[in-house]
Amino acid sequence: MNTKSTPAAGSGSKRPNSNRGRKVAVIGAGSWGTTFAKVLADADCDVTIWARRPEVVHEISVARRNSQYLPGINLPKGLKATESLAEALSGASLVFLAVPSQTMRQNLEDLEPYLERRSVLVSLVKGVERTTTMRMSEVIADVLDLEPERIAVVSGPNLALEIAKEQPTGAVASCASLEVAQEIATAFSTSYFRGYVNTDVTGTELGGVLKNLIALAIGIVDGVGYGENTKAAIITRGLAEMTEFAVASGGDPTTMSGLAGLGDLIATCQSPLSRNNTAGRLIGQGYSQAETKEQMQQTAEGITSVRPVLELARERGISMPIVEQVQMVLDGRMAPRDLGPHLATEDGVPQPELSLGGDRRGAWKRFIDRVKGERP
Ligand SMILES: NC(=O)C1=CN([C@@H]2O[C@H](COP(=O)(O)OP(=O)(O)OC[C@H]3O[C@@H](n4cnc5c(N)ncnc54)[C@H](O)[C@@H]3O)[C@@H](O)[C@H]2O)C=CC1
Ligand SMILES: O=C(CO)COP(=O)(O)O
Repeated sequence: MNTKSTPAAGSGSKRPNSNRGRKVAVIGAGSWGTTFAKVLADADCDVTIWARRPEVVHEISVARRNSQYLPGINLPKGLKATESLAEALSGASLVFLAVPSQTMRQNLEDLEPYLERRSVLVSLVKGVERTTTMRMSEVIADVLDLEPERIAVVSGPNLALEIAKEQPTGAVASCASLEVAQEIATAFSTSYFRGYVNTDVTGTELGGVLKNLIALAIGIVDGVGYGENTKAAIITRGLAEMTEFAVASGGDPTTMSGLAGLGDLIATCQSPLSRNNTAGRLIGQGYSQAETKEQMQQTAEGITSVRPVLELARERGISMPIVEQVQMVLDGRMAPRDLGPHLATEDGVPQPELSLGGDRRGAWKRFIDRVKGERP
C-alpha cells in the first residue's frame, strides 16, 4: 500500500489552468461546505454548491455571503448556489460532501438519482454514523455501491474560518486510487490551500473522527481551568490512542503523524474556533450536554462519535482511556475535573508509554519517508 503523502500536481498557484472547465459540486452549505466551495472556485473549478434552505441559496447567489456560517467573508463571483440536487450534480465529476454525519445516509439516498455515472464522491465529514458505527466512506459504499476508486476523503488541519480568510494550510486527499487522489488534490489546491495525497482512506478518515474526541477532552480540562501540562499530556496520549485505533482498523500508523492526524489534532485542540473544543469547554464549565448543544447551534461531530468509537474499540480490543473518560463526563458519570491522563490502570501497574507493537522500525521509516514527501 502506498500511503506516502506527496504534494499534488498543480498546487502552489491560486488559479491553476488544469482546473479550467472542471465541474464540481459541494453538497452542504454550512461553514465547511461554503469554505471548501470557495477554495475550489479560487482553484478555478466550475463550482455549484447545494444548500437545503432557499435563503442561504439566495444570499450566496445575490450577496456573495453566507453570513450565518462565515460572517464577513466575501465569496467568489463564479460560485453558483442551488436548492436543486439535479442542477448541482449535472456534469459534476467530483462531488464533495459537507453535511453532518448523521444525515449523510439520507442525503446520499436523495442525490443518488442525479449522480453522473463516473463521478467521484469525496467526504469532507469528520464523524461516524451513530447507528451503524460506519465511517462516511463506508456509508457511501453502503448506499451507492460504488467501487473504491469512486470514493475518497479529504482531511487535515482545516478550521473553516481561517481558510475562508485565506490563511495558508493544507489537506490530504485520500483514495484507493492514487491517480484519483491526485485529481482531487489538484482540484482544491490554491496558493493558500495545498493538497497532498495518500491511499490510506481508513487512516485519513479516522484522523478527522478521532481528533474530535481528544479536542472534547482538551475543551473539558480547559473549562475546568487546568493548564498546559495537562493538555500536552492529553494530546500526546490522545495521539497514541488515535494511532492504536487506526492501526487496529486497518489504517497506516504514519497517517496519524501527518496532516490528517497530528496536524488536525493540533489545530483542533488549540483553537477556540473548533466547535468540539468549544463544546468540551462548556461541559467543563458545568453546562449540561443539552445546554451545550443549545448554545452551539453548529455541528460538533465528536459528541455523537464517542459512543460508536468506543464500541468499535471494544470490538477491536483497544483501550482508549481518554475517550472513555470523555464519554463518562458526557454521561455525568465523571466530574470534568477528574478527566486526565493521570488515572491509574485497574491493576495499578504502570503501562509502557508506547504500546503500538508490531513493525515499529518499519513505521518509523515510513514516517521519515512521509515527512520528506510532505516537504514542499
Ligand atoms: N467547520 C470546519 O471547520 C470543518 C468541518 N468539517 C466537517 O464538515 C462537516 C460539516 O460541518 P460544518 O460545515 O462545519 O457544519 P455546520 O454546522 O457549519 O453546517 C452544517 C450544514 O449542514 C446542514 N444540514 C443540517 N441538516 C441537514 C440535512 N438533513 N441535510 C442536509 N444538510 C443539512 C446545515 O443546514 C448546515 O448548512 C462535519 O462533519 C465537520 O466535522 C471538516 C473540516 C473543517
Ligand atoms: O475539523 C476541523 C478542523 O480541522 C474543525 O473542527 P471542529 O469541527 O471542532 O470545529
